[in-house]
Amino acid sequence: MSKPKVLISDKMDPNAARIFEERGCDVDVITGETPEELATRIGEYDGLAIRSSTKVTPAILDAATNLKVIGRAGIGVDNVDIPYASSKGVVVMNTPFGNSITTAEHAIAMIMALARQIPEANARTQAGEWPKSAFMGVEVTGKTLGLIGAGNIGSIVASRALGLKMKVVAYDPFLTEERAIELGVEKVDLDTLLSRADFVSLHTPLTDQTRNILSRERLENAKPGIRIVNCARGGLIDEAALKDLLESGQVAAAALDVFEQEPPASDHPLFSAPNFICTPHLGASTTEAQVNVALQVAEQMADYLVNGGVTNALNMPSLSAEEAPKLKPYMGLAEKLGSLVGQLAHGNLEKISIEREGHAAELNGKPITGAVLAGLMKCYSDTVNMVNAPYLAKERGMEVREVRNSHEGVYHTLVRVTVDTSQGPRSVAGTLFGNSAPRLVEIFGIGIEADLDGHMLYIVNEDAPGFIGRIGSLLGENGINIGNFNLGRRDAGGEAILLLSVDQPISADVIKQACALEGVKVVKALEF
Ligand SMILES: NC(=O)C1=CN([C@@H]2O[C@H](COP(=O)(O)OP(=O)(O)OC[C@H]3O[C@@H](n4cnc5c(N)ncnc54)[C@H](O)[C@@H]3O)[C@@H](O)[C@H]2O)C=CC1
Ligand SMILES: O=C(O)CCC(=O)C(=O)O
Repeated sequence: MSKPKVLISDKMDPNAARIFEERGCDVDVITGETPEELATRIGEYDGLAIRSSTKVTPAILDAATNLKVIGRAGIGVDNVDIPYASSKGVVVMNTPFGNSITTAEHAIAMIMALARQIPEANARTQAGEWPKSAFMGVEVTGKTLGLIGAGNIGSIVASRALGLKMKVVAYDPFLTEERAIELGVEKVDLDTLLSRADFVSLHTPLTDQTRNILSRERLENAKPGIRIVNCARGGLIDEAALKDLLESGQVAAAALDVFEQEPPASDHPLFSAPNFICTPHLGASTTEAQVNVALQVAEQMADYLVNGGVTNALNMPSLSAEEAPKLKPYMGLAEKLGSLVGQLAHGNLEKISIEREGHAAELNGKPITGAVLAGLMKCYSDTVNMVNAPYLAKERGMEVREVRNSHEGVYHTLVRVTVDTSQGPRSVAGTLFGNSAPRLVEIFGIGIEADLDGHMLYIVNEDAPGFIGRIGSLLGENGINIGNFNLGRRDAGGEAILLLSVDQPISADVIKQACALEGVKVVKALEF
C-alpha cells in the first residue's frame, strides 16, 4: 500500500515534518503559494497541515480529490470552511490546548503594555527623546479585568490576572456558576462587564454570535477610559468605532493582535489612532507553543491517515488509536448493514435506529452509527463517507436513534439497523464471527447467515419444494456461477429468503426472469 501523502502549506515547526515521516507518511513542505497554485497541487494529497495563512475554501476543497484530513496547528479554524469540508467527507482537526498558555501570556503582555505605554515610550526613547513626563501609566493591581470568553485561554488569563491582584469578571454564556467560582471570577452579563471593567480581554472564537460583539454602541456605553485587548480574532470589534472612540478618549487604549483583514492595509485607520498598539497575530508565536502544536497536529493527522484514530476532530466523533483496531471490523459490519438497508429500502427513510447489543454496546457508538449511515447513503451518492454521512442524513431530515443494550442475546455481539417503512419497522442484524468477520444473521425477522460481499441476489419467495432447483437452473442457463447459497424462512411453507452470492453482476433481464418464477415475491440484485 502506498504511503499517505501530506502537504504542510504554512510555516510550521520542523518537528511536524519529522513526525509525519516517522509515522509512515510522505510529506512536502510548500508554503506561501497562491490559492490557485495550491488548488493545482492539492489533488495529490491525503492530508493538509495548516496554520492561519492557508484559506481552505470550497474551491480548494473541490480540487482536493484525495483529501481525507485537514489539521490546524492551532486553535481557530475560521480559515477552513468546515461545513463544506464535512460535505466532502474531509475530517477537520485542531490542537485545542498547545498554544493556550502562550496566547494567554500575550494577552497579559498586552494589558501591561497598555497600562504603561511601553511600545511608544520605547520608540520615543530610542529616537533620542527622554519623554519622562509624557507617560503616566496606571497600576493593574485592584483594577477590574472583564473577560469576554472564559474557555481555555480566558481561564488562563483569569488565573494570571488574579496573580496580578486584578478583580476578574467574565461574560461567557457557557460558563457555569460552579466553574466561575472554581476560576475565582464573577460571572456577569456583557453590559455589566462593560460598565465595570477597566480592561477588557476577548477570548471567544469568531462566530455569528460574537462577530462585532464590541460594537460601536457597546463601546460608547462602556466605562469611560476602558482599555481593550483582542488576542482572539479580528471581527470581534468594530474597528472603525474603535478608532473614533480612541480619538475621543472614551476608550483609553487598545491593543490588537488580530485584525478583520490580515494582514491589514498599511494605511489602516487604527494605525493613526492615539494609544493604539498592535502585533501581527503573534498570540501563538513562542517556540514552546509552536513545537507543541506542530507535534500534536502531525501526530493526530498521521494517526488518522495510518491507523484511523480520530482526535480533536471538529466534524467527527473522536476515536482513539486503541479503539480504532477494535472498531474497524464493526465499522465494516455497520457499513454493510447500512448498505443492505439502503439497497432494500423503498422510498424515503425518515427514521433509522442503530442498536448495539452485547460486546458492541460497550464500544464507542458514534463511529458505528457513522458507518451505518455511510453504507446507507452510499446508495444515493458515491462521495459519501463516515464524516459527511451524518450531515447528509440530517440534510435529508432523517431521524437517527442510537440504542445500547448491554445484555448478550444469542450472539455475543450484535448490531441491528431498523428503519421505519410503510409496512412498519424493518430490521437487519449482523454479528462478528471470531470478533473480526462481519456476518449477516437476520433480515426482517428471518434468521439467515451470510457474508455480504461482492455481487449478490436477494429473493423473497414462498417456501415450497422445487424452488431452489428452479432458481439454480435459471442462473445456470444464464451462465451465472453461484459462489454461496444462503437460506432462511419464517415458518415452514411461509415466507422464505434466499441470498446468493454470484461471480458476476446480475443483469436486469435475469432479474426479470427470476421475478417470473412461481412463488417469487421480490428479486433484487445487491452489490457490496
Ligand atoms: N492570537 C492568536 O494567535 C490566537 C488566537 N486564538 C483565538 O482564541 C480563541 C479562544 O481560544 P480558546 O480559549 O482555546 O477557545 P475555547 O473554545 O476554549 O473558549 C472559547 C470560549 O468562548 C465562549 N463563547 C462562545 N460564544 C460566546 C459568546 N457569544 N460570548 C461570550 N463567550 C462566548 C465559549 O463558551 C468558550 O468558553 C480561539 O477561538 C481563537 O480564535 C487562539 C490561539 C492563538
Ligand atoms: O498559528 C498561528 O500563529 C495563529 C494561532 C491562532 O490564531 C490559533 O491557534 O487560533
